[in-house]
Amino acid sequence: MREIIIATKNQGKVKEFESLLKPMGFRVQSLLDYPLSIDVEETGTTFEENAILKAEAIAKAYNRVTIADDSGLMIDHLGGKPGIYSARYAGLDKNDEANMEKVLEELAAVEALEDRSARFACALAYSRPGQMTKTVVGTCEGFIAHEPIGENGFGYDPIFIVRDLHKTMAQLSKEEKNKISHRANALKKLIDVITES
Ligand SMILES: O=c1nc[nH]c2c1ncn2[C@H]1C[C@H](O)[C@@H](COP(=O)(O)OP(=O)(O)OP(=O)(O)O)O1
Ligand SMILES: [Mg+2]
Repeated sequence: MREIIIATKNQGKVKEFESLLKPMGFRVQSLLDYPLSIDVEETGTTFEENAILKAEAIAKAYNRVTIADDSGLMIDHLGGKPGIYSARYAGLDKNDEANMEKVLEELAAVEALEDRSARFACALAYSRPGQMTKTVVGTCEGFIAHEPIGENGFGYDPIFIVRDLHKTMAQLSKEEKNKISHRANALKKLIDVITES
């Protein structure tokens, strides 16, 4: 069975990668299985750069095939913010509630849903020890809701209305989110890249 490390400490991402990759025959581990793992600083200027930094550091540290995910929310009215700063938007402690609150405050004066357009982006970097790292990007289009709705998912899911479904990401089941998410879209592209090589 093919083993893969997902270079993340985010439980929400880990669950999604497990349900996407296990049916394809991968054995999935994450940095949650390595509690003493190094912290990789996200010093890049793009999602792709940050994903590469995380994937290469972990592939090298453990000498294992590694996928890293750097993702976030881009809001048109805010010029693409919070973007690569999504996880630390309201401060360094990575507080999903505080991050959503900050976004809702910044959009408080924007009433029409069509003026609250946004997209999630996910860059995946695939790194094998001693080989060139490969990257892909997936997106998912939507709008920022006026208040959090739904209990599922993680991060900004409760305030992200999926464009074609008219529901927030947090109202979707795991299976529904995994059909349309930026992460699922990126992973589909990555599987193509991996199977080509
Ligand atoms: O499907 C998603 N649904 C809701 N929110 C999401 C999603 N995907 C990314 N996001 C948000 C969460 C976090 O605010 C940021 C990712 O930041 P990002 O640095 O990539 O992840 P992280 O620091 O939580 O974990 P790690 O770096 O260990 O992978 O975007
Ligand atoms: Mg991070």
